Amino acid sequence: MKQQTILIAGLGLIGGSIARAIRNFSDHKLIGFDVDESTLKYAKETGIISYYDTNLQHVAQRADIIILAAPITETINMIQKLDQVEFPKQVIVTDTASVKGAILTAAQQINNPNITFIGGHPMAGSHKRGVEASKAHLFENAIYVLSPLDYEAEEQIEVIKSVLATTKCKFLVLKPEEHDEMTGVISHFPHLIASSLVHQAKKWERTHAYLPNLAAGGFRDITRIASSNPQMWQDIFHHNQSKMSYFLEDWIEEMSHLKLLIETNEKNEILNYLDSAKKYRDGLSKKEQGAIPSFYDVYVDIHDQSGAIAKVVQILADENFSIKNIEILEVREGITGVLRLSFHTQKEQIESSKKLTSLGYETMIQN
Ligand SMILES: NC(=O)c1ccc[n+]([C@@H]2O[C@H](COP(=O)([O-])OP(=O)(O)OC[C@H]3O[C@@H](n4cnc5c(N)ncnc54)[C@H](O)[C@@H]3O)[C@@H](O)[C@H]2O)c1
Ligand SMILES: O=C(O)C(=O)C[C@]1(C(=O)O)C=C[C@@H](O)C=C1
Repeated sequence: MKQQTILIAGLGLIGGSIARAIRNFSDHKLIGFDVDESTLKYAKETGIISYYDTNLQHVAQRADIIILAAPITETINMIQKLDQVEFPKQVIVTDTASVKGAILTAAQQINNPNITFIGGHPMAGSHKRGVEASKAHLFENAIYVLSPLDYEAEEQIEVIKSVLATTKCKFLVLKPEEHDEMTGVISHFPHLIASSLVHQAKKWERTHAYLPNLAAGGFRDITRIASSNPQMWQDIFHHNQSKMSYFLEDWIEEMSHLKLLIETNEKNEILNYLDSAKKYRDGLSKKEQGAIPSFYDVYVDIHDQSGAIAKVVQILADENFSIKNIEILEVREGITGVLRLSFHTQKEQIESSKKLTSLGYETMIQN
């Protein structure tokens, strides 16, 4: 494909990560727009983009492809603004918003004959925000949903795929309705629950002031996403409101069932409930093509001594194991902590665990 001029409008975590991947793995020219000038300056100074403008309509006229990566409400505003632009040529516009129904509804109103709109949503992210948190490899192996406005725009869909393939993502084409239902279940609703669990802990802290000190791995794992950007999540809930309301009703019904099991102390039924959840959860991480990237975790007990973590990492690096993620789950003064090492393949998981065990480390494997 010939060199394209790609405008990233919204150079935060997601826009910045896409820009970094395109910059690292193609010859395309990257230009930027953002309402925050310090973000634009940072992106220019660090070489993520080669040019920027603080006027969307001006800078859009230079582009062949426009990637909108701002909050959902702002993305809708930008679609409306782009509709007014006199483009000197045909442009492809895509977005990254976490909800697709509202975006495609806005795209349907486009009258500008020079715009082909293809909705997009990379299914990976972080609880961090802003260009400084962006990473070229953020979407590696992640599902990247495309929701084209016009399925017959095959040539433009291929162009977008080819540009975004620099992120090393896996594409999945979905209708906005099915996207919003699926991400509602697997991404948006869990966020609501994570926030509500934090609220419950906060409420009970009034009774037990020492309670936060008991928050160990489990609470931290299940509530990590509650530390994400509140504005972004409010925007997501607002635009996926009807689905969220439906899932809440569904959840309340599920909780009533669970309440009954607990109140009647149905041991076998509770065991079955937990067991079938475990089986389904364990199966999710084995599905290579699933929406959840497959990670194979090894838990290593480490002692709280300086250099202990670096030593484990060095042992695995010497054996050429490629660690995809490292997390320190608990390190408290003077006692054993746990290191979670994530690998992309089961082979690496098993072999790295064997290597560490042979050197006297206590390890545990979990998928
Ligand atoms: N964070 C995630 O995990 C994640 C994952 C996938 C998709 N998304 C979606 O991607 C989009 C961006 O999210 P993010 O996490 O990168 O947020 P972010 O806060 O890191 O970045 C958003 C950027 O958009 C800019 N911006 C705000 N209003 C703007 C406007 N009117 N015009 C131009 N720029 C504007 C901000 O200055 C910021 O640089 C959102 O629509 C979000 O739903 C987020
Ligand atoms: O990794 C995280 O912290 C995320 O929450 C990322 C996550 C998700 O997995 O739910 C959140 C919102 C996006 O639209 C896509 C991905």
